[in-house]
Amino acid sequence: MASSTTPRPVLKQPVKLACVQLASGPDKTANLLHAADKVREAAATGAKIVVLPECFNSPYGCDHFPAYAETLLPSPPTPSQSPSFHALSAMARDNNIYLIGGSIPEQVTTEEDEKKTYYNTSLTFSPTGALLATHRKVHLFDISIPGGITFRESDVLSPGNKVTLVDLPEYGRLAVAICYDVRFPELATVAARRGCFALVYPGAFNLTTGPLHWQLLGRARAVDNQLYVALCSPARDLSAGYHAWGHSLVVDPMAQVMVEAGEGEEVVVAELDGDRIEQARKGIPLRDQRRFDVYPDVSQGKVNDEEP
Ligand SMILES: NC(=O)CC(=O)C(=O)O
Repeated sequence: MASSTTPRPVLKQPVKLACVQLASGPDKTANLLHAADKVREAAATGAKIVVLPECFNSPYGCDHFPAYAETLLPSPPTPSQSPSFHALSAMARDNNIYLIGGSIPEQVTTEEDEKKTYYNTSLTFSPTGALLATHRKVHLFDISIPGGITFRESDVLSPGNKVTLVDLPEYGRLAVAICYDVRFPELATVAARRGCFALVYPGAFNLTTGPLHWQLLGRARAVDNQLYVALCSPARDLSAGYHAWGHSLVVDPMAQVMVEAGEGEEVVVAELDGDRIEQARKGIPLRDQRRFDVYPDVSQGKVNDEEP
């Protein structure tokens, strides 16, 4: 059955994308300054889309979310409500890049009863420093692997409720989601069907799931959807409470790993080219072969994409 929902070409011109595998510590101000240095380094490679990792300005862990949380609404927040918002906006503007600003813990306080709700939130900025999109992690990281890792984000965080599609006028559309979201193929596929050329996931896998699933999931989402996938991790820090896997990577539409970092701090850069998407889709024409008569509900491609 022919699919008619995807505008082509999905990537209007080649673009370099950089993942900044950042080393962060407990000092937020130092983390923001360091992120600015590394974003400048990434932009100096010619990258026009730069990605930071999940929880790039704080340690990652349920105990840390409330202490590091910032207020983002109403938007724009003041610098004291959200120093990270303003630092990210300046990094995007100063380097003339699209910046997918990893994620930060966000706090929303209700006026009536002062109740606090926390989210794991990614902000994307344009080259002018304007906020383009906000993604709150939709699927919270709640797992328990005996002898491995137990983590329960839902003890502290609330989930977001939308698919985040970002239009970059010169290039096309990409989707932003966070870490555990990569395990859910539905979100990726609906984003692809809405015309994305790339799926970008700031993430922080760990030493149990990282070696098993990080690259596998990046390649799986790429081959499912025949587009680019970028996964951006913090650098590994064995003195921190959470040991990130690292291995930030970019995968092409045929599921080949184009670049992959090691464990330490590193910037990896790949050039994304629309022809590679078209060739993958021409050679293996999944999009024209889908059988929405057999599984019709996915074909609707309906999502909640309203900004908070
Ligand atoms: N940190 C995450 O959200 C996810 C993760 O580490 C995993 O899925 O494994």
